[in-house]
Amino acid sequence: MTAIEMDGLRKSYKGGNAVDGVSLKVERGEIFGIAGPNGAGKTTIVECASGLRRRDGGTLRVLGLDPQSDRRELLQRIGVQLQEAALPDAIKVDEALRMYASLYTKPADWRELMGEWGLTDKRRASFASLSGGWKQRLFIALALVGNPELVFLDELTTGLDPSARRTTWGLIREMRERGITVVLVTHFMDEAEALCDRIAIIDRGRVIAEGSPRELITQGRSDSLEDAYFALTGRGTA
Ligand SMILES: Nc1ncnc2c1ncn2[C@@H]1O[C@H](COP(=O)(O)OP(=O)(O)OP(=O)(O)O)[C@@H](O)[C@H]1O
Repeated sequence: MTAIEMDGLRKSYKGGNAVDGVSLKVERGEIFGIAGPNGAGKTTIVECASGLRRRDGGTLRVLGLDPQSDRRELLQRIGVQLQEAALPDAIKVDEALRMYASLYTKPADWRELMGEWGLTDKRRASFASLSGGWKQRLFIALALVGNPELVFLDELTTGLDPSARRTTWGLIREMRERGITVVLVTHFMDEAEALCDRIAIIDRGRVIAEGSPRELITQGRSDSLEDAYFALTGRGTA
């Protein structure tokens, strides 16, 4: 079954085309990676697919819905963790989860979720007092509080230390085990290689390569996904 079907997606801002005819298919239950250089259009693609931004052209079905015309229904069925997601400094972990849960018609039990993601001991901690790793755990729990079928994670592990990154990888795999489809925007090729079933590499608003990590390594005639990324994008070589 297909979670996302995107055909010829286009979006431009005043500065020009951010997304220039992107076609992608994400299957249900997979971890699908979106990689590419800064400014390639990755976040814009996620924003259009999650109903947070209006597209200029192309067709888009997410869980069988149009993110524009069926936005309300879609937002009940997806979870979104965006880049630089922030909460008020003073909000407590349990307050944030309760507040997010109240936005959904069929939320998960937020207390249970807090336990599952190891946040119970931190329940009375303010957002500002949490380290980066704990903030990320909270963002994941918040993205899951609506019982989503599909989650969008945008640069979730940026700024984390190596051990917090590995912990977060485990949490992302756990989502897949629970049957949740994951769309993961990442700059880290080791992360994409370790986690993703399939990856699209975006450059200048277009898909320049797509496939499993193994297929991309073959396409890039490389030994690792990172080398394949440099070969396919033509970047990173001084
Ligand atoms: N709200 C906006 N207004 C104008 N231009 C924008 C806006 N958001 C993004 N852009 C531009 O659109 C292009 C794509 O940006 P986008 O954030 O989607 O890229 P990205 O691949 O997510 O980048 P990064 O890896 O740096 O996060 C960039 O040139 C960016 O400057």
